[in-house]
Amino acid sequence: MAGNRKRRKPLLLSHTRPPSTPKTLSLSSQATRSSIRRHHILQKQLQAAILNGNSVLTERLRAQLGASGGLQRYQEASIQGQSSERGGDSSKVLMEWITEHESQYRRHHTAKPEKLRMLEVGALKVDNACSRSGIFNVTRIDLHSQHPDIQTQDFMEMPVPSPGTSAEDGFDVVSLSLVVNYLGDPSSRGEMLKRVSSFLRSSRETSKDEAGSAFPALFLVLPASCVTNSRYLDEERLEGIMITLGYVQARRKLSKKLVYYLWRYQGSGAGQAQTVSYKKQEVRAGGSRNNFSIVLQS
Ligand SMILES: C[S@@+](CC[C@H](N)C(=O)[O-])C[C@H]1O[C@@H](n2cnc3c(N)ncnc32)[C@H](O)[C@@H]1O
Repeated sequence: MAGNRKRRKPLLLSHTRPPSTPKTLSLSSQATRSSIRRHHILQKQLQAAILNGNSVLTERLRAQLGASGGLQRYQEASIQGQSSERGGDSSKVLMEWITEHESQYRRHHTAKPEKLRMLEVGALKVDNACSRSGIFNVTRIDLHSQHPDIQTQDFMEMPVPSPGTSAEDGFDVVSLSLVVNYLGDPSSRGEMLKRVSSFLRSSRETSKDEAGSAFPALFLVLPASCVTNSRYLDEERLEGIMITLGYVQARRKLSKKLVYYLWRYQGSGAGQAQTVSYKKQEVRAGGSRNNFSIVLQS
């Protein structure tokens, strides 16, 4: 009977990964989740303290982050979140989408399509589905590399590809999987999204019938609750932000825990990034919402 049905609790940001089979894992899924949650909270408080110029609190929070294992421990917890027992390599979804393009290409061409260039920001492993596929040449970066094939590099400080430099060609795809929500400050999230297009190959260079016709694009993965249960962000608003930045939504998938998007970049003239800004503004009321937001400054 409808009256006896239990009400589902809205998703919280901390519950970002699919269910686990914890027997074979060193950290239980609950320990993994609380470790990730604690890191996110401290990180958010730290960014606020830095922005407010509170040096005493900044130092205290840095010490707390260090004592709880810092980025290293957080990454270990995230890798466990990615393990197949936990249902997780998000790049599998991108592979499903690309495979459809590949098979379309093969129907019309005998030659093998050229490899696509991917920039994976926030790379924890070198053997995810995209890396194993052979379709991509992957450049992997992270704030803290755990592997020789991952460069220690802050994306916000990475040199932008430009004509006449060794990194002349942009990338066909930039992957930001669970990276934007890692940032504690809404404006930094907007800045990160804004920066992506500078790394994308110009769409003029990719002809329509190539396997890469969905590109250049941003593969964006967020915890689902960032758009389904946030007080300040829903999918309509996110789409508005992305259109402003010059993208159109090419693919989307919503799972219980994550939301995946492929945003095709149409060029800087397509949006109105120079004129439109998105402030922190309530889009849903209610006590059980989270406060995730993305702020875009013009
Ligand atoms: C939750 S992990 C995500 C890992 C993986 N991409 C996934 O989908 O599971 C977030 C990672 O993003 C990295 N990260 C955050 N900001 C970054 C930046 N500005 N440049 C490079 N890496 C960054 C962090 O160091 C962290 O390892």
